[in-house]
Amino acid sequence: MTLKIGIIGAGNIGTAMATLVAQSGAMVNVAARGDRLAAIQSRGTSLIDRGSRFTARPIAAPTITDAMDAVFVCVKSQSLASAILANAAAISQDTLVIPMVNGMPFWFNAKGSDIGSVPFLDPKGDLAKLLKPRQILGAVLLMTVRMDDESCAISSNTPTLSIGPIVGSADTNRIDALLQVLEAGGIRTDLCGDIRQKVLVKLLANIATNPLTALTGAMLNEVGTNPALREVALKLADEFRSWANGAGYDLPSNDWLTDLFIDAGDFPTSMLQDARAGRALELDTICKAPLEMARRAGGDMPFLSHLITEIETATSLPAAADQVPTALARLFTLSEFSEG
Ligand SMILES: NC(=O)C1=CN([C@@H]2O[C@H](COP(=O)(O)OP(=O)(O)OC[C@H]3O[C@@H](n4cnc5c(N)ncnc54)[C@H](OP(=O)(O)O)[C@@H]3O)[C@@H](O)[C@H]2O)C=CC1
Ligand SMILES: CC(C)(CO)C(=O)C(=O)O
Repeated sequence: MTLKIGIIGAGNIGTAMATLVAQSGAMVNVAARGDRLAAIQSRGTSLIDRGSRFTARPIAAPTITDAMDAVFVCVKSQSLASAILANAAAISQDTLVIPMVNGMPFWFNAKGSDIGSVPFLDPKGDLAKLLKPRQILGAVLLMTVRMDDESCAISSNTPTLSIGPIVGSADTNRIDALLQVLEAGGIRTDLCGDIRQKVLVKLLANIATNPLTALTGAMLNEVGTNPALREVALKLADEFRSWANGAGYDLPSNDWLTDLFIDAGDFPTSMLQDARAGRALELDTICKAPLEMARRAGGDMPFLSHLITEIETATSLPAAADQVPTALARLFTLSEFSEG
């Protein structure tokens, strides 16, 4: 049976996912808007993956109006609820919904049929009303991808996706069928029994790099090689790891992180891409939700807290090159002050 796969949002990740999933022969429907919608309708989508070009001709429209077997939601976290609501017709009770957003997921505290709540996320309860925990799959995508033009994404690493049910009552037959589609599309996918652990490992990398690069304009490899940036990144990682350990998760070491940054090369994180384009930053999911969760557990993340303040009070993002050393120095002074 040909699966119907929806992709909501045709930015970096959505364009790459639509192109790859279509290679499997699945019927792909993309919800896109503006110039991007027009470009996909006229040229289809493409992905240049380390020199090889893949193309696809998905159905593209402002919203998906038929119920899909699975829907990947590839928007920034602040657009997650509005994008899902706009595409509610694509989501039946059985549709698998896979939010591809970075950061702390809104479903992190789901148990049984209760989706739970996470500070700052889904404040109006829209997602809780529309989605049942059994139909949500958590996802962690390791892929460094950016747009070449309105309909073509460029990626510099093998896309590796981890997906997993967030509660015990998920539909395993549907998940197996989806896995086959993803593998056939060339997306190396693993099905995780504990997707929360994977989410937190990715969040470790995001907390350590995304806000810092949005402030300083640094590329991922610079975070690994520049001593001052590396020190801040690893302090951010230490703070987050300490909360995660207390919550029962074992996150990888700083050596692993440093290698990851260096191996990623000359790549602007998704938050730096947003800062450069003057778009809203994913501060709620990547920074504020984890910070508040740490505080509610009786801890704190002073570096992260001061970094959020630096970002929210910066006159421009990324900050001008001559402002960066001052901002970093202030971060250390404030953090040492608040720790001591
Ligand atoms: N880029 C990367 O390498 C990585 C990104 N991620 C994460 O993946 C998620 C997606 O990121 P990315 O693809 O980079 O983001 P982009 O900003 O490139 O793409 C998001 C797209 O969604 C569109 N969109 C938003 N709302 C709607 C809607 N209601 N209907 C249709 N389209 C909509 C946006 O349109 P418009 O421009 O009109 O707002 C935009 O084209 C983020 O959480 C990011 O942090 C994860 C791993 C790596
Ligand atoms: C590439 C990576 C892992 C950086 O932390 C990412 O997820 C992003 O850019 O948001």
